[in-house]
Amino acid sequence: MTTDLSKTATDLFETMRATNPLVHCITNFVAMNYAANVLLAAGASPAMVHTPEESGEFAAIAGALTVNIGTLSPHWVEGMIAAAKSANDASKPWVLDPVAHFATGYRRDVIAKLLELNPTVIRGNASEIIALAGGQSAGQGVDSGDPVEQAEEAARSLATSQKVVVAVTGEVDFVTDGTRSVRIAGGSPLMPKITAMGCALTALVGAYCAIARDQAFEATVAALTNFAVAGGIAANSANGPASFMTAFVDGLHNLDAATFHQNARIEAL
Ligand SMILES: Nc1ncnc2c1ncn2[C@@H]1O[C@H](COP(=O)(O)OP(=O)(O)O)[C@@H](O)[C@H]1O
Ligand SMILES: Cc1ncsc1CCOP(=O)(O)O
Ligand SMILES: [Mg+2]
Repeated sequence: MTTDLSKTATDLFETMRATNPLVHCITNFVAMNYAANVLLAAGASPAMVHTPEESGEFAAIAGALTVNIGTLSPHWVEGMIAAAKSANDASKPWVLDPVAHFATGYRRDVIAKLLELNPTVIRGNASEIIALAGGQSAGQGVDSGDPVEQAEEAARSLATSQKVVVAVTGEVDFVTDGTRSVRIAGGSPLMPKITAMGCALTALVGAYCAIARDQAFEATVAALTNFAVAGGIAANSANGPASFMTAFVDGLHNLDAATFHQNARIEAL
């Protein structure tokens, strides 16, 4: 199954560059620019559109929607809800990034409303996923305080109860749809040192879901593998977080299918 998943991921990698999917991103102020550049480098077409006056209309014309709760305010939340409802009505996939959802009462209320709108995929760090499944996490703000392994059961139970694909990212990523599960190795320890790296990955999960509408699990595995391979390559030339940021965007831009497939480290469980 691992071989099949690597092959499917590589095929989706090639489809991405051939189709340039439009991805509607409602994301935070910190991540907006980097996430857009990551999507462009990976072969997708980002559009950061958040106001409720147009977010519903835009979600229906995009290939996928991503919703990231990093920097919340009431008007933005209205736009998120309108967009998610519209994506559902248009049968478009949408990806939720529950940034620090556990940190305040306001965030807990907002994430509960968004979960009721049935995201296709949830992508978060280990602390966010543990907390989302009702567990006690060691998360501090937006940063994870838990290892991915400790979030695997939480991810499985969330995937099963919410009928959603759950991606837990960290040193070795974990993806499950409640039935199938994989681990994905690669990337670099520099990646969590760069703010919005996870937010950018959520946007890329949306891009892959846009080109693989009925294969959210495989699309998520492909997106995380894309990051893992490009991150490993960028680490070879970076000498710190700042140079990694640019090396990573270049790595995504210059990656070819043969290198992608050769460096994919997907383990089916
Ligand atoms: N220690 C690590 N080694 C390799 N890759 C990592 C490490 N920590 C995080 N990553 C990668 O960094 C990206 C962002 O993940 P993460 O930092 O978990 O998200 P967030 O920024 O939302 O907390 C993912 O591609 C993940 O695989
Ligand atoms: C620092 C910060 N504050 C609100 S959102 C954000 C960025 C979080 O990005 P990521 O979850 O990718 O680390
Ligand atoms: Mg995050």
